[in-house]
Amino acid sequence: MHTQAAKLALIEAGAWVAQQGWVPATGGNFSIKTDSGFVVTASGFDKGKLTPEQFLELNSEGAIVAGSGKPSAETALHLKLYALCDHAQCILHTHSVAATVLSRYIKGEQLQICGYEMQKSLSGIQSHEETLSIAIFDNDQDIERLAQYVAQRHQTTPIRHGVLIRGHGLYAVGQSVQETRRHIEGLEFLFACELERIKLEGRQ
Ligand SMILES: CSC[C@@H](O)[C@@H](O)C(=O)COP(=O)(O)O
Ligand SMILES: [Zn+2]
Repeated sequence: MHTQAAKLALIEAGAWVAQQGWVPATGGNFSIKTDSGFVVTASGFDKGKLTPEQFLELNSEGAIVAGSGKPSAETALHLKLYALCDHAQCILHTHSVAATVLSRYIKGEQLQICGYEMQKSLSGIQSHEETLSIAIFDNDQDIERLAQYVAQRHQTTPIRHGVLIRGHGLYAVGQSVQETRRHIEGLEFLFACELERIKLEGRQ
């Protein structure tokens, strides 16, 4: 994708996730693969009201080649996810209440979801009877170290649709902006259902 088109697609995605309430304050960050490398959001802005100036352009090694300000504090995690997932073309990171609370409530290394028709909104899932697994990582302010943990786990449990960071949020991955947006929407629906179910049934 061309750099300018990439920025516009991320601005539109940001307005949409903000409307859903999934990037409060300055939370969240977005990136996309371009013809020459990557575009990533600059740090510290309202991701629902991005402008073309609030992005940095990176080359394929992740070095800044254009733009001003600081790249997202979590750029290293975006770059690691692109390196690990051949299919990743767009990564959208959000801070929804459901992703934040559910990732804290589940103590293990993954959230497993089964029994919902909406699972089929995620690429490759054909039935509500398949078990969807989303890896959960403990939050860490050292993003390089967090990225290393993600890489380690990916060796045994490959990342397909995204990962959860405990008490922090979701990193959704897709083959296009549209697919990543669909993955966020499907996953957020499933997270909300699981929270409701746990409240009613009181168990995982
Ligand atoms: C409320 S700020 C949250 C940040 O610490 C971070 O997690 C985040 O998502 C946004 O960081 P940013 O550096 O703007 O990309
Ligand atoms: Zn964040």
